[in-house]
Amino acid sequence: MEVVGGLANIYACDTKISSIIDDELAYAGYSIQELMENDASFEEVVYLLWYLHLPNETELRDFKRELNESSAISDAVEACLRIQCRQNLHPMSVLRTTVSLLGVFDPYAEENSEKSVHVQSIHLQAKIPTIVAAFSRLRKGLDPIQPRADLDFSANFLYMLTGEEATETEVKALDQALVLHADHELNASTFAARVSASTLSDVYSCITTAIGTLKGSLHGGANERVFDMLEDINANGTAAEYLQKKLDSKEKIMGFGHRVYKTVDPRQSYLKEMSYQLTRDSENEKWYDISVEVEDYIRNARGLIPNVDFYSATVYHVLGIESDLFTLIFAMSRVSGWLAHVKEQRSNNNLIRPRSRYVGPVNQRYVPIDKR
Ligand SMILES: CC(=O)SCCNC(=O)CCNC(=O)[C@H](O)C(C)(C)COP(=O)(O)OP(=O)(O)OC[C@H]1O[C@@H](n2cnc3c(N)ncnc32)[C@H](O)[C@@H]1OP(=O)(O)O
Ligand SMILES: O=C([O-])CC(=O)C(=O)O
Repeated sequence: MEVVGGLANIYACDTKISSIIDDELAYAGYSIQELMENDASFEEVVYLLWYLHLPNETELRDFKRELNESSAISDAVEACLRIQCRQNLHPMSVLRTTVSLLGVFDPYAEENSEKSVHVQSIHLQAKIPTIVAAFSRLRKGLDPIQPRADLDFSANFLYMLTGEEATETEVKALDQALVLHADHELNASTFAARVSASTLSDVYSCITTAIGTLKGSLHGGANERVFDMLEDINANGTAAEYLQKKLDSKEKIMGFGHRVYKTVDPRQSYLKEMSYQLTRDSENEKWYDISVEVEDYIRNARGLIPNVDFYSATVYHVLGIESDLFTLIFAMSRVSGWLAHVKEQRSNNNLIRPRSRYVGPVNQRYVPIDKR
């Protein structure tokens, strides 16, 4: 019986959704380089992940309309967000709870059919940005803003967040960040979603499970902590001193290292370039400059590479997003991948139930409680 710690390099399922081969990430066979260089939109990428081909014009228009028509949230969901705002809860916990609540109100969640999986998927993909934007406003004492039918996914999100139409540059930056985060084969949250899907649970349950898994600091939760680190360095001295202290005390440096990539995370160079441009354009250079100092120091000291969570932190900051919402932006994109994997798991299902090797004591004798 061999146990592989962290299931590292264990292949647990076949997939047609995304691949990492020789440090190149591809969605349904299209490398992210190909998608980025051709300005693929986030909605096109979601369609690609769900249907495994790029949409034609009619398919894309219908898909966008379908998402748009489902993007509003009910009064009950808004009321629940208002209650959660008063409690100073972590926004990822709020998202997890609110997505779970959406499932309670969606009759399709209790229907076990292909159509119901599709409808639940559309609802989740469409409503998560509305929830994130509404939460961000409600906790500042502002009213939520309704989604607009004439705006695409990223433009709509930024509009609902601020109440103003974002610039073309801002919309493109967010859209590209969402494209880069959309899927990543069997990462921890996707695996969690597939385990849940393999029991034939409803789609909301799968996505609630995935959100809870993404929240952790070793996974999506790292991006929020990256910005905390940049702020600490900015406030308290040099990157070298700060980082060496962390390394000496065996703390993990957030935004560095990866289970699969050991020499380069292919998403990172796009995010680094976006971070450079956006910080220059908005006179926020210091965040990019500190990031580069951190990258150089950690690469030299430990040979660790920045992962997708590192430069995305600065990109989101410059887009005016608060750092405790960064992981929610990740979720807003990755839900597209989770939903594709839920559909794929159900299409050729086999209950995921591995074994554990028992290493505790055996043949124990029961001792009555008054004798213990
Ligand atoms: C979207 C994403 O989920 S991307 C990942 C986001 N997470 C983070 O940024 C958190 C920081 N990073 C980490 O904790 C890790 O790199 C992980 C969890 C992402 C990957 O972990 P593993 O695959 O187990 O790492 P790996 O086996 O390559 O680690 C090798 C060594 O480098 C160390 N190491 C890895 N990452 C880091 C880090 N960020 N800071 C300091 N040391 C690190 C490990 O502790 C290990 O040291 P050891 O040999 O002395 O025990
Ligand atoms: O694949 C992983 O382990 C983590 C990651 O980069 C992602 O989920 O995007």
